[in-house]
Amino acid sequence: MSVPPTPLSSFRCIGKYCTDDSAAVPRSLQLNDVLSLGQHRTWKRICVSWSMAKRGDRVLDLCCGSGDLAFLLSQKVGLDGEVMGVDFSGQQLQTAASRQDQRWKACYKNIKWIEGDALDLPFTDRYFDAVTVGYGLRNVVDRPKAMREILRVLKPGSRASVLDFNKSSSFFTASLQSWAIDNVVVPLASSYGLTEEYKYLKSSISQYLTGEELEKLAKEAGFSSAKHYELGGGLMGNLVATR
Ligand SMILES: C/C(=C\Cc1cc(O)c2ccccc2c1O)CCC[C@H](C)CCC[C@H](C)CCCC(C)C
Ligand SMILES: C[S@@+](CC[C@H](N)C(=O)[O-])C[C@H]1O[C@@H](n2cnc3c(N)ncnc32)[C@H](O)[C@@H]1O
Repeated sequence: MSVPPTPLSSFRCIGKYCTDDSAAVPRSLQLNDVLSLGQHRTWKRICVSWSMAKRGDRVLDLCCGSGDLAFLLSQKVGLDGEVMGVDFSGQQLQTAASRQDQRWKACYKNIKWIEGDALDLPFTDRYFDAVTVGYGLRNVVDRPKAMREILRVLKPGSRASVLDFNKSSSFFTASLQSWAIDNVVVPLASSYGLTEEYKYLKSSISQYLTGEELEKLAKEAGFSSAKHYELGGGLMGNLVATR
């Protein structure tokens, strides 16, 4: 079953989002800039680059949230290509649509925002040339099912690129990450009014999968190859899986 994507109507951002002359900037994005010293933008660029998305491709950004990766994919595939940003939160998609309007670039016309569940993707088999997931898989309740869905909608030979916090096997890195979340991330998030959003990070990372486990997950879902790479000194990780 294929769903004809309907773009969400735009809205003026208020509440958790602030505006400047050209853009609606979610507070979480501003906070991520501060916390990561801007590095999260680099990690997202790497994730998109490793998806091997290219001009003219039809690509999926799953768990797109406010659309950071979708905007990067849009520039990669150009006006001949197509980007679908999928999330199950209508509120996140409205923010993404608002950013699309306010940070207007010609190529952004190629992005559609679609409300949908990673566990039951509204696309036919072998529909996409590439899939990205940024900070989404960790939060999905049934990861094996999500990986099988990603595999199903990818064309043979195409790639999924999955960026998230790294559940490090190194005691030093895991301790630094845990310390930083308690002493830097959560206190700073509180000052942005985002305590709840970030408080769960530590437990969600500990319930996530190590790089090795992610590779196993992808292979068990049916991917022909899967490799996990550490980024940001081991604090982040990116899984690249080829159908
Ligand atoms: C872009 C980043 C995270 C995405 C992200 C993940 C989530 O789970 C969220 C949940 C709710 C709302 C928003 C998000 C969200 O945007 C990563 C950038 C920020 C990181 C928190 C950076 C933290 C890195 C280290 C743990 C801290 C290192 C500091 C140390 C002193 C070197
Ligand atoms: C932390 S945000 C990441 C947003 C964006 N990818 C980024 O990197 O900034 C995670 C997103 O995953 C979405 N999400 C979680 N589980 C999902 C599911 N089963 N299906 C679709 N979206 C989901 C949430 O609504 C949220 O917007």
